Amino acid sequence: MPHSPSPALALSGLSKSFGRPAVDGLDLAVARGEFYALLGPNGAGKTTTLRMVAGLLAPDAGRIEVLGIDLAADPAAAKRKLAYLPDDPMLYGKLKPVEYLEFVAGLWGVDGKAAELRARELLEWLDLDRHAHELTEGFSRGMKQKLALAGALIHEPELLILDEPLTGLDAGAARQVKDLLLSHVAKGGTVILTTHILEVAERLAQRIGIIQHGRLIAEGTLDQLREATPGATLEEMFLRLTGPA
Ligand SMILES: Nc1ncnc2c1ncn2[C@@H]1O[C@H](COP(=O)(O)OP(=O)(O)OP(=O)(O)O)[C@@H](O)[C@H]1O
Repeated sequence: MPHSPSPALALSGLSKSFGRPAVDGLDLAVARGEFYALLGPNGAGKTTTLRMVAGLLAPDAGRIEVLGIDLAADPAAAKRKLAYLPDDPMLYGKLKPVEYLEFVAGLWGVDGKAAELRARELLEWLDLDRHAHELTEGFSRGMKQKLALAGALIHEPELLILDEPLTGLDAGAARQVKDLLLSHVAKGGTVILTTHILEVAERLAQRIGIIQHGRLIAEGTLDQLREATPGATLEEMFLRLTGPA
C-alpha cells in the first residue's frame, strides 16, 4: 500500500485554559492541498487554536503536527513550513511595501533576487504596486491587511493559516485576497482560515469545521453538513448547532 503523506495540520487533544478552558481537547486534521474554514461563535477558541499552531502560545496539553513535524519537538522546522496572518497584523510604519517584504524575506532567509521577484508579483496581485513609494503608516486598514498577507506568503509557506483575513476588506480587495488564497491551494498549498462571513466558508472552503467551547462540534464538506440538517442553509445550521440548547 502506498504510504499516505502526513496531513498539513494534525491536532490531537489540544488544550489551553485561561482560568477556564479556551481550547478543550481539540482533535483536527487538515489534508495537504485542502482549503479548510474554521467557524465558531465569538470566544469559541479559534484564535487561541491558531496562535498555538503558529507557535505563539504554548498549549497546556496535546500535540500539534505541521506537515508531519512535531511543533514542540522541532519548532523551527515546523514554523518554516507555515505562515500565520493574525487578525490585527503588525507592520513597520516607516517602511515602504517593498522594504517591508524584503525585511520579512530576510528573516526567512529568502534569497535577495527571489525575494524581489516574489515581492513584485505579490504587490501586483494585491494591487499595492501603485503604492510602492508610500510609507505603510499611511495605508488604510485594508491595504495594511493585504501587505501583511503578502509578507506571510513571501517565503512560500506550504501551510497558510489566517485569522479573519477578509474582515474589513472592500469587495475588490476581498476578491484579490480570495484569488490569492485559491491560487495557493491550486499550487498544492494548504489554507486554513477562520471567518465569521459564512458565505466565504461556503464558497471557498472544501471542508468546514465548527468549533464551540474549544471543541469541534461538526465537520465536513458543505454537502455533508447539509445532509445532517436537510434543507438548512449554512447559517441556519451554524445557528442551530451553536445556539442555546
Ligand atoms: N490572552 C488571553 N487571556 C485570557 N483569556 C483569553 C486570552 N485569549 C483568549 N482568551 C479567552 O479564550 C476564549 C477563546 O478566545 P478566542 O480569541 O480563541 O476565541 P475566538 O473563537 O477566536 O473568538 P472571536 O470569534 O471573537 O475572535 C475566550 O473566552 C477568551 O476570552
